Amino acid sequence: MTLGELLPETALAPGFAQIAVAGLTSDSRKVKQGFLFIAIAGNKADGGAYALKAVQAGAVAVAAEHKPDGLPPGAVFIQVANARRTLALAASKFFPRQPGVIAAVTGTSGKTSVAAFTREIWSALGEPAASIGTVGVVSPKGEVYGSLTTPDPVDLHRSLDELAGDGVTHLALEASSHGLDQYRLDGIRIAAGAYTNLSRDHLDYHPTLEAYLAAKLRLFTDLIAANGTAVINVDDEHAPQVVEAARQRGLKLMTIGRRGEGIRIADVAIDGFAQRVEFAHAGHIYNVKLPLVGAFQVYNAAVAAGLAIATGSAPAPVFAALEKLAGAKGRLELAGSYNGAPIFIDYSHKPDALAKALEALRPYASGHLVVVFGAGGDRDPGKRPLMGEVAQQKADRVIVTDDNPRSEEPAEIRAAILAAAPGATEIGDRGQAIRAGIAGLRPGDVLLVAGKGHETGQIVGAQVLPFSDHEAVATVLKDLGARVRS
Ligand SMILES: CC(=O)N[C@H]1[C@@H](OP(=O)(O)OP(=O)(O)OC[C@H]2O[C@@H](n3ccc(=O)[nH]c3=O)[C@H](O)[C@@H]2O)O[C@H](CO)[C@@H](O)[C@@H]1O[C@H](C)C(=O)N[C@@H](C)C(=O)N[C@H](CCC(=O)O)C(=O)O
Ligand SMILES: Nc1ncnc2c1ncn2[C@@H]1O[C@H](COP(=O)(O)OP(=O)(O)OP(=O)(O)O)[C@@H](O)[C@H]1O
Ligand SMILES: N[C@H](CCC[C@H](N)C(=O)O)C(=O)O
Ligand SMILES: [Mg+2]
Repeated sequence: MTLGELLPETALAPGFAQIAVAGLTSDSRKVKQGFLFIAIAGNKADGGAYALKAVQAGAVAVAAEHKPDGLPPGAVFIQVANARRTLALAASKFFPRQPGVIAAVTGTSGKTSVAAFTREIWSALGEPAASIGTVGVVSPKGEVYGSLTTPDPVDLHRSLDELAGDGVTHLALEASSHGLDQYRLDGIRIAAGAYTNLSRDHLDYHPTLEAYLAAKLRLFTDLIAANGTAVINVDDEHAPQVVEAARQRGLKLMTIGRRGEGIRIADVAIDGFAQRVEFAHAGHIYNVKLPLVGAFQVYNAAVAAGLAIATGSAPAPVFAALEKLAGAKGRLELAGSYNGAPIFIDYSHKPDALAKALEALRPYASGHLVVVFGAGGDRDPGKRPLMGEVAQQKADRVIVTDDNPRSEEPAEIRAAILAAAPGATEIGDRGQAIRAGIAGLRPGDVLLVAGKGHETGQIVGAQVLPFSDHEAVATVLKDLGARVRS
């Protein structure tokens, strides 16, 4: 591939267009012979400072918004208006294949669940389907874990190309606010995009909630194909702005929710660890037994059904497929029980999600609703007291423990939560906290282990120690079982 083919929208100096390019990256450490290096002024570092290193490592050209100092004379330099967007668009040229049907979902909560549900619906309808997001790339070939919800554009376009090559025709994608803000998804041919909800999160990155919403709106204003569809949960308080953005763009609109006109959630009744839901769509009523716990999962299921229908699947089999949903790992997942009390693992690591998870479990607690949770280090500290408050208000017994402390002092994170949850017990060691939560369960109680969901490691300092809430629960259950029997 040549520079001209990679950067069709950039005016190139004479002779540059024919330069052969063997690959591209924005990370000097990944440069190989013949690569295009795109220097990005990032959040922590300035890629321009690594331009010389990139050239020394074999880069044949450097693109950036400003010419980096110290670029050797004669080095091929291309000035671009937006380096991040250039990286993504060039990646889409370098890795040209994409699944024919791509749906993306944004929102503070529910992205992973909606992406998983949409993939499951398509699979049930016989389409070779995949999803990409927080839990990695999930495809008929298996699961490959990646550390970001929306991967770096080069990784993302490589994955799309590989999936298409493997015969995957349908892809559901999580669009994180960071990913949207950093143009990671530009160049992807998105047929339908969904909005779930907006609540406080990531205020360490976005300066305000408005800026956070603006990042999410990019999916609708810039990314969904011009003839595409926006699937919007209109019961969310910020939905009017999303609807407005989609309207201005001329997108087809499918509203969902209690007030939805595309898919209306007409009625919901709890049925054990499942829910009986009446959906209304296009003049038909679909009665579905959704095998999931939590009112919010009804919304996620409706959004996923909306994405499938918007991208051409027939409604009746789509609604029928909802009865078989397995859901994403660690999303209000029943992990076991002790003394007749169910134990759920959930990925709620922000105030609204924690509130929703506790509200979802309240109907099952004729006794006490117990929660074990913490908050991640190096993330918005403002959410800590808010999570403490939520737990204090919505649970009967609160155990505050560590999540991923990262570079922070774990005791200080716990203290910030405890300040708003004065009745809580503090147990730093997460395994011990889970043990205490389970050991205290009586019939009628319910335990929620919140914050880490599917994660298999605990980030302490710069180290990732093996840790999984699923394993921790299983170990305690095994130990307690042994003790009960002896
Ligand atoms: C804050 C943030 O989003 N950072 C992401 C961003 O980094 P950045 O572009 O700002 O990079 P930087 O570290 O300032 O470096 C600037 C440039 O210098 C380059 N560099 C740097 C060092 C060097 O030796 N050589 C070199 O070339 C870097 O490759 C980069 O291009 O772009 C990188 C490449 O895509 C990401 O790996 C990185 O994710 C960091 C690790 C991260 O933790 N991100 C989290 C917050 C994140 O993105 N989360 C979202 C949301 C999750 C959710 O919704 O809950 C996600 O999508 O996962
Ligand atoms: N529609 C929803 N409304 C409110 N809370 C939800 C919703 N869906 C999920 N949650 C809560 O948020 C948690 C995370 O859900 P999920 O992983 O599907 O969302 P996400 O948007 O991918 O989150 P993340 O950005 O952390 O990856 C769940 O474990 C649950 O507690
Ligand atoms: N993608 C989210 C995941 C948070 C998970 C939680 N366990 C934590 O560490 O805070 C983030 O990086 O903010
Ligand atoms: Mg996610």
